Amino acid sequence: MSKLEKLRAALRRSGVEALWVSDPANVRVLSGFTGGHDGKVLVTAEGATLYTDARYTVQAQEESSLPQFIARPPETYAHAAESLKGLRVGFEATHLTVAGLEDLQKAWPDSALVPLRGVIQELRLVKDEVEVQAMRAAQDLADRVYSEVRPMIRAGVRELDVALAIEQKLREAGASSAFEVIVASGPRGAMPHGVASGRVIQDGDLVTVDMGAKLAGYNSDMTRTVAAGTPSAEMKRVYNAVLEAEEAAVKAVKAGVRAADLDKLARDILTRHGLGEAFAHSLGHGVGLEVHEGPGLRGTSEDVLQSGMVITIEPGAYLPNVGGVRIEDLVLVTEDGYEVLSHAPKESV
Ligand SMILES: CSCC[C@H](N)C(=O)N[C@@H](C)C(=O)N[C@@H](C)C(=O)O
Repeated sequence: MSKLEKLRAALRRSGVEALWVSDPANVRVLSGFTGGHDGKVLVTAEGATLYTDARYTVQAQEESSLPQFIARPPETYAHAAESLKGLRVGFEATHLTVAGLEDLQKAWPDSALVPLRGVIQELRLVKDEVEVQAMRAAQDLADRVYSEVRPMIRAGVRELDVALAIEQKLREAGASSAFEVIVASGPRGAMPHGVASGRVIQDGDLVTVDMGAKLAGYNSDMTRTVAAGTPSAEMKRVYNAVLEAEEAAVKAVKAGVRAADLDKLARDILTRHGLGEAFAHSLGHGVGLEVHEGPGLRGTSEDVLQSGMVITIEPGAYLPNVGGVRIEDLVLVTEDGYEVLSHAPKESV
């Protein structure tokens, strides 16, 4: 069954006859069009139409096989209204703004607008071979860039210069950074998302580098924490505890495992080391067209791992005013276990 057919079945189950798709990643999944910030897809029982404006006429023709309507609102909405009269029309509640919804309500007075959550995201949970290949390529590039930049991560170098080198190498290879590069050294390591600052790395610091490549639309995500010189005994202990939790969680990855159980496994190890409170986020997340997508690997998650999901395993421990550690791998879930897609070495400190 194609993604569109699966989506139509999901829409019927949700009690709607059409879906207005505004989330750029979902526009891309359904249409192939990569200019999703300026594109929408209308899915009905009979067909699907890509809407974008004249800046993208050529690009839309090249990338998408869907019928296209080139215009801007309100013309776009007026065109869509013709096929929506009397229908219940779903919209993406986690993406459409309140103003966007008001515009649709005004333009489609004869339709009932119904908020839906995650209906296309569900279809993105399991990656097909082409998608896995794209993510392998993104991660291979990230591994190469990381290994080229690794010698720079030492005392006397600014965090910003490490991040700039990573971004430049990704761009030179035809990719971009999947997110703002995180380089958090010494006490800044206590910030899980401490993006690179002007701080100069000091002798004895642990340095957390969290980076990803975005290549052909697909993302990778990986974190390494390395030492500049000899870190304190306390930070060595924290590093080894996080490494133990990370390796144990990776080894437990397998289709059929509950995401919440995996989170608990890692959290319990850190708790035994007195670091339960310091593990300030979830164990991981799915990766794909977005850096953060389903499944969610957290205590409250209902998700069960399936073969073909690409996830991160990334426990961390953060001690305010002292420092922090995160170690993250990108992992493909397989029927009988897992394949680690990130290959950058995890150094002992
Ligand atoms: C701003 S994108 C950062 C990517 C990074 N590798 C990452 O995923 N960090 C995690 C600590 C994170 O943000 N986890 C989320 C899913 C959470 O715990 O809510």
